[in-house]
Amino acid sequence: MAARDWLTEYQSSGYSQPLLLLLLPPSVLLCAAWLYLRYLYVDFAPLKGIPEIPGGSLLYGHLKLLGKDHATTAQQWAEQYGWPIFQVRLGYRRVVFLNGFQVAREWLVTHQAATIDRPTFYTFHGVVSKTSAATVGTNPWNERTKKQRLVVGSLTTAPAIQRLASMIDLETSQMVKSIFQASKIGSTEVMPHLSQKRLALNIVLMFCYGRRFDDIDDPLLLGILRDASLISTFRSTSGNAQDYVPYLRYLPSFLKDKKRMAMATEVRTRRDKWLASLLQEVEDNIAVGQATNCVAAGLLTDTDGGITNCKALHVSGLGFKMLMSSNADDVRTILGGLMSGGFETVFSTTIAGIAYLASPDGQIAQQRAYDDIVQSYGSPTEAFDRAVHEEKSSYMVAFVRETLRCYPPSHLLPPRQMFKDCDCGGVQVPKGLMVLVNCQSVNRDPATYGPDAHLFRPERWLDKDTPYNVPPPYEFAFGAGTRGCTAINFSNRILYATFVRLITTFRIRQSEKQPPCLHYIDYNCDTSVTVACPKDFKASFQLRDRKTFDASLARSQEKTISVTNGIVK
Ligand code: HEM
Repeated sequence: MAARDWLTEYQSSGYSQPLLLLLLPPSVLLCAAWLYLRYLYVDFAPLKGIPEIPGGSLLYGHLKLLGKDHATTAQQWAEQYGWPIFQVRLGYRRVVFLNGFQVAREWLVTHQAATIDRPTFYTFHGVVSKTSAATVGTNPWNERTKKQRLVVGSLTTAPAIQRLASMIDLETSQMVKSIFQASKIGSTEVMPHLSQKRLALNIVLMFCYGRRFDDIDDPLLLGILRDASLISTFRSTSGNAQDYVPYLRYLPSFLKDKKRMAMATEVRTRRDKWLASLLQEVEDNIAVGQATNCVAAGLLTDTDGGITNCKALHVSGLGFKMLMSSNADDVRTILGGLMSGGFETVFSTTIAGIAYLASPDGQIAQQRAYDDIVQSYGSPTEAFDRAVHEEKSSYMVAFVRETLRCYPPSHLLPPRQMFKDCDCGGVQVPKGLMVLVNCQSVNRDPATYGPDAHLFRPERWLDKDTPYNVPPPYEFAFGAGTRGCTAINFSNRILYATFVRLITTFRIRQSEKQPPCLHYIDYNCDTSVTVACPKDFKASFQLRDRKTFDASLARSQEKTISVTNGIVK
């Protein structure tokens, strides 16, 4: 029966009024919902002057279109439309995506005072970090964040990291030694991941709590590593739809991802426990007069030990008194943030660098690096020793930068939020708007790096006659501007020393059966987490020269004899 016939028959039957009355409330509700989603739901109206990616839905915006790997989809959109900057909607939040080097530099460096804030999120701030510290790159711009930046910044200035050299010395020589032992004097292929994880975690632990793990299988070490990876998933933009679509939080419990919310609470409880026990250890040490030279001791004591000796803090004019006004929350936030910010990023970069070195192309890089290192320091033993103090090999400096450019730990940088209204390149950008920097695409921008932007080529940083003279920050792995990473010098030194010591000690070759993946997206075993975790691979680590190795280790051991398990005597 045709619809019109049915309607006529229905009207003549006298039932039309009750039906209309029945349909009216849902229609009004639907209309109201549509009007709400269309005009009131989103935090900001579309920004004039920045193109918007088409196809977003009313409720989810572009969240579903971005899929599991936001950095890669955004990079594809930028290329497809030719837009280095565009806007999208993640549920109720309007977001500006920066995908090109120049535009990222303009927003993060030129307008650094305006882009200094960070958004807070329901899952991460409301559940995972409710009772303890948030992690690095997640705090809004406030007094606590300023303190955290002050502490880390003053402890990791170029002169201050000289004080940390013995720590880097100890951990990088232990790392080389553990690879040598695992490779059974070069006869067995090794998966270098665990040795790099321990290196990164121990350095950050020593820095924060004056504590290290000797045993690579220590249950606390493995627990911290596991929790940190899990926490990383709760910070990601792609795995937490309830952050952007608030209604998902109020779904009846049988529709909610109950397992994941339970996981968030569990990991929070576990993390609170190990953060508290690490801090307790420092307090106990202080109580028996064994204050360690670490951030925690500095925050907890006002004696002459620890951070009070840090001249940079006094020079800064804020002095120790200001730090002592830190309450327990500040101490936890500072330390919890540092722990996660430091170790995942360092681990991700060293593994990506080793993967490249082990590859067939990496053989040429290893030879160039070795020659330049020996020429710069005079001998491999001297290089092994001095690498923790001074970065003399320009090839290795270039290698570290190129590794960070091609394999940045955070493919999508921790989100920013506008701290105040700003005119960014002629566009009026309001306070409170969320901004995402797509480091994966910024760092491969051919307009900045040239047509070979996709190639791993450390030489690009040494070439004086290139038409592509890249200005600071050179690449965006550390972010940029006032809210960029506070530990750039420190991190660069760790990476430099790690690679110099590996190259002067071993010839590294990939396994035939389990070679590394070098593809800039596929090398990452989970693109939905915030910090890339390079996939497993194996390599052989052939000792270059036994005598040099023994002499280098002996020298390092002698110098780090005072750096025992936690107590820097
Ligand atoms: C390869 C090593 C590292 C990389 C690639 C890295 C990267 C980053 C990035 C991308 C940010 C956010 C920057 C932005 O929004 O512009 C950041 C912030 C930060 N990082 Fe690092 N980081 C590294 C190592 C470390 C280490 C070793 C520490 C300390 C032990 C550290 C402490 C911090 C702190 C305190 C912040 C400031 C966060 C804020 O103000 O919100 N980072 N880092």
